[in-house]
Amino acid sequence: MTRRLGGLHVLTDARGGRAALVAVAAAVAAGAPVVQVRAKDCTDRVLYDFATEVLALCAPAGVTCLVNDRVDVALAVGAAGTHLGATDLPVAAARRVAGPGHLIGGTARDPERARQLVAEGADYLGVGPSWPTTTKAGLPDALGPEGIRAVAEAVDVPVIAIGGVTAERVADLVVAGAAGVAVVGAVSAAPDPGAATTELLRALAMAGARTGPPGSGP
Ligand SMILES: Cc1ncc(COP(=O)(O)OP(=O)(O)O)c(N)n1
Ligand SMILES: Cc1nc(C(=O)O)sc1CCOP(=O)(O)O
Ligand SMILES: [Mg+2]
Repeated sequence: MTRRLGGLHVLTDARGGRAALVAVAAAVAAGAPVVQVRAKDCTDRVLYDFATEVLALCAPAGVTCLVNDRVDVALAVGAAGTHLGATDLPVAAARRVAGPGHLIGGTARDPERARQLVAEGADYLGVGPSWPTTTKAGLPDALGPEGIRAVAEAVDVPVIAIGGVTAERVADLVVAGAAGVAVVGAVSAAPDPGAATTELLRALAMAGARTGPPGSGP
């Protein structure tokens, strides 16, 4: 199966549960190519069950399903990949556990870290915060499109811009070299997650983002 990495990454509401699944279902129906299971402060069993349900929504639609933080849970449910940040398992260690076929993303905030993560085996990078966000506390100052550009120019894997992303801000990120954007609030907290997904996908298409598999051209 083709596993898409560019385009729109929809991250689940960190509280998980039924409302988060309803938003994922709407995003998948609207054509989101990638969904990341991001649930915090829950037991392993709750995360496993939630990830299983998200994957069940993604798989029939050919949507790439990634799991945040936990390569063990990603492998246990059969997800396509795992996203890892600075406090998670190192990318190289996750690669040893998961093998070459598993997609691994890493969080980078500057070109040096980005190159390091790619050398460790990252398939894509999440780069942010692009703009201030209230979704996650404790983040450094926003990078802005120029910060995204600095990382995108330093590596040859897809750069996915995250943090404060809205449909209106997509074009600036794509022009800066982002292959896609990742959102929590813009879809998972939207009154109509399906319509919000459609709007983000339209903005990406208008901006000319590469939304196919790696190496598939513009
Ligand atoms: C696409 C993407 N980019 C960055 C992140 C942030 O990951 P991390 O630094 O591990 O922070 P948490 O998401 O775990 O709070 C991401 N999840 N996805
Ligand atoms: C989970 C996360 N990581 C970030 C980073 O910069 O590493 S920003 C972020 C939150 C993104 O949420 P929203 O789309 O609602 O702004
Ligand atoms: Mg993490």
